[in-house]
Amino acid sequence: METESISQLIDRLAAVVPDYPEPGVSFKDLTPVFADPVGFRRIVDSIVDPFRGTFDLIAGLEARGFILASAAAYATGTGMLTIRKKGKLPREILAESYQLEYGEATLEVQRDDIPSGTRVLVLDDVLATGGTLNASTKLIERAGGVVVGIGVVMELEDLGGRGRLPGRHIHSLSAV
Ligand SMILES: O=P(O)(O)OC[C@H]1O[C@H](OP(=O)(O)OP(=O)(O)O)[C@H](O)[C@@H]1O
Ligand SMILES: Nc1ncnc2[nH]cnc12
Repeated sequence: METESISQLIDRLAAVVPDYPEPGVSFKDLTPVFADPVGFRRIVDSIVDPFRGTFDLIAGLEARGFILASAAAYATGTGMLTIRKKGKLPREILAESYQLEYGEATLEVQRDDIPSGTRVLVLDDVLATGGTLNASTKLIERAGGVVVGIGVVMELEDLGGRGRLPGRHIHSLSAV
């Protein structure tokens, strides 16, 4: 039997939920991919593959990016940085607000969590409008880090997120 490609695996396992969380949004739910033992290992390994040896720290974006970043950091022997939604971090923070496909949000990072010059790989589950990743890369750079790349499980091409991240090395495991 031919081996299933990573994009075929994601396509087979991901759930698509129409009109969630609001009418007109086609929500891509990757929880079945995370829940599958083969699927989870394959996405974590594949998402870091092009970046191996180039990063010191892996950033995960709250909330679903945490799942990927923590597993990838453990697997590659690096540390993990949490980029959090507003109001969750106790020490000195930097903040960026942005628009989402459904609403708006603010992300924060603790300045001291990124020593100057740290090479950071940023992971999240979905690249949609690019607002979340654009805010996150700005935060990392404002804190003194160097963004070496971005990995996502799924890219929603029609929403044009890549266009909001010019010059970034973006590795997406599947595109719809
Ligand atoms: O490219 P964008 O348009 O910015 O959208 C992508 C973001 O949206 C989702 O997170 P959400 O803000 O819904 O938060 P959650 O992970 O806490 O559910 C997803 O997990 C990405 O982080
Ligand atoms: N359509 C979508 N599905 C899953 N996550 C998202 N984040 C932003 N838009 C999304």
